[in-house]
Amino acid sequence: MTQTLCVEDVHVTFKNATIIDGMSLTVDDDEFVSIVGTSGCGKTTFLRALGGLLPLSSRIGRAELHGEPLRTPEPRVAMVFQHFGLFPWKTVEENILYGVRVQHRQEPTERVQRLLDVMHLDDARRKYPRQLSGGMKQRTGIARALVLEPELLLLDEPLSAVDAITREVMQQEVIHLIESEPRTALLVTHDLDEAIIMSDRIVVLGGPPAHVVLDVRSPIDRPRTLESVRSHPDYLTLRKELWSALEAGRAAA
Ligand SMILES: Nc1ncnc2c1ncn2[C@@H]1O[C@H](COP(=O)(O)OP(=O)(O)OP(=O)(O)O)[C@@H](O)[C@H]1O
Repeated sequence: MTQTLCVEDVHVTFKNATIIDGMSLTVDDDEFVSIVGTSGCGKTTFLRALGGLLPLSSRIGRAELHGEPLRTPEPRVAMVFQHFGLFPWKTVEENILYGVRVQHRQEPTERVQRLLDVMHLDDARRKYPRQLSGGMKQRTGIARALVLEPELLLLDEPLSAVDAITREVMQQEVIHLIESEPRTALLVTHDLDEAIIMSDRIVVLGGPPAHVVLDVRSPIDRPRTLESVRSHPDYLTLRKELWSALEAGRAAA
């Protein structure tokens, strides 16, 4: 395996507060890694630093994607936000195509249609965000991120604003998408079960300042479904291990 992402000794400081104090992480090609940690430990800040969404003055360290430095928002990296981040004046289809049009790329008609189909958005393609449920908005956000075939997909609690049933359905949809077109992804979530279901590897952060308490490879292989994960003999052991690490991280903060 080659390393897609290599982060070394990243520090983030806002005014006088150190939020990340020397964090390192590597992610392999096509690996799906979840980051969990208690509220406020610095998970989103870490993701935003990788997405180039923090001022350069607030961060130092080395972050490389396929050997090239990651500094500013760039097309190689796509991010999905908790609160969707859609343009309210654009339709579903126009939101999905936003990055393609900004970059003056040829519109990938077949790919857009496939994403509309897989994310059950075809009937909503001409609707505006105000006409959509939370789940549909986030399906649009995920399709918009994937349409550009990014080298790295950053997901910041993408399913936390949708109801519990939609959340489980969408976990399966994202798993299906990622398994059908392998992609390197980092997911920030509060939800241990979501992390277990979706990930090849799970990183538990403590803090702030954010630091890695546990970095564990899942014993549960792909393809993962809600059923297969919950009935797996190692599921409860893994969950307990993650929970203990969360508590250790909180105690150390
Ligand atoms: N732009 C900013 N300026 C100042 N402080 C900030 C800024 N962004 C984040 N912080 C602080 O950094 C700390 C970590 O925030 P962050 O959102 O990364 O945590 P988190 O682990 O993602 O939390 P949650 O799970 O609740 O979303 C918090 O104390 C937050 O107030």
